[in-house]
Amino acid sequence: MTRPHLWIRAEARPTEQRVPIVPADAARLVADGFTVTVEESPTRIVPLEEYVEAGCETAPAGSWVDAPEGAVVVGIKELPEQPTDLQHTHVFFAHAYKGQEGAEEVLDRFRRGGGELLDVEYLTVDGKRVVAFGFWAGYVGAALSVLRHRGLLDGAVAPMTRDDLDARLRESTPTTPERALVIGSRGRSGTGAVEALGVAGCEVTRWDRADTKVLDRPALLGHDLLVNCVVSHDKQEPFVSAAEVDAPRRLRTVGDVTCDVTSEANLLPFNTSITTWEEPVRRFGTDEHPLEVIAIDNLPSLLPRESSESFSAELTPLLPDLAVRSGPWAASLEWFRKHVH
Ligand SMILES: NC(=O)c1ccc[n+]([C@@H]2O[C@H](COP(=O)([O-])OP(=O)(O)OC[C@H]3O[C@@H](n4cnc5c(N)ncnc54)[C@H](O)[C@@H]3O)[C@@H](O)[C@H]2O)c1
Repeated sequence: MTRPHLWIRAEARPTEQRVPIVPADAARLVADGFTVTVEESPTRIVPLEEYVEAGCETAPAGSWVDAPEGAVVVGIKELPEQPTDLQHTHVFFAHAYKGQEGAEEVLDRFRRGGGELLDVEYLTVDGKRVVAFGFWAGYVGAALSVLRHRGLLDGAVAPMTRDDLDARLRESTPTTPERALVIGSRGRSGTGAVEALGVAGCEVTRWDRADTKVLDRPALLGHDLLVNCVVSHDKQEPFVSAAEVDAPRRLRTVGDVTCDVTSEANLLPFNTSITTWEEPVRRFGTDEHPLEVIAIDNLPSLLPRESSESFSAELTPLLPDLAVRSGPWAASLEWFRKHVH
């Protein structure tokens, strides 16, 4: 069976340490007949030597532009701005199909170069995404919220290991556990949030769709922490209203993993912008009744090793179908064709 040449590129963002295929999976691919080339990278969480030991070839950062015809260039985040014309097949999150800023320019680069985009977000089976970072987004989003609630998060955050994060969560468990609510608890990020809150020793309430049809507002506001992990497309009754932000309530800390901050469907509409690694927390409410929000939109990059391992575990089994663009690859290709012609 034909196996495409996979080319794992260096990420362009200086803060991005994740990698789409980890060495253990690369070794499996090599054993299965793939040629895997891995670019040198100053930021990647995994040293290049581990890929060499796995049987991969290496190449300088950015050399994918000269990769052989037919090579599939695999990455996570956006491509560098050069070259302007893209000739290869690229697998990454391009954020190019929902009218996002810069989307048309990205698609034009493919149009001009004759290349092909197989966007990871659109790899689906029966309409459901098959490769995503949700679990670790929820995990780290909930963990940061607990640390903030416990007065242990001041200032900037940076990539960390799960062991360090878990140690901080365990060491700081109070005698009376905080009451934490996860909404969207059955989803990928909700599952991660519940797990992190468990490690932190919180008393966890889980709500999903059936539990928010009629919103029990006193019950919601009666928690110390809220972690929002829903996927919402339509405008709905907010989880916390503007009036409730300024009123007395037990709820003091919100982790907004969903981060729909500029969307009509924002379920926490009192906050309309993301927070950042440099300034992770924004304060609302009054001095007497503050409500603090963490709404970081690149949470999985804060746990680069765990995120890479789970992403790679989901992506690797799909790669044998890549040569013939079947299964989830066909679904993603359809989106590309719809948008480039
Ligand atoms: N901040 C980040 O870095 C980051 C990273 C990854 C994903 N996300 C975002 O997190 C969100 C969740 O992603 P996911 O992968 O966990 O999605 P998912 O589809 O796995 O889970 C979403 C869950 O929300 C539930 N839900 C939907 N509407 C609800 C409602 N009104 N009330 C209660 N539950 C409801 C669903 O039933 C489902 O269980 C998405 O918006 C995604 O874009 C953010």
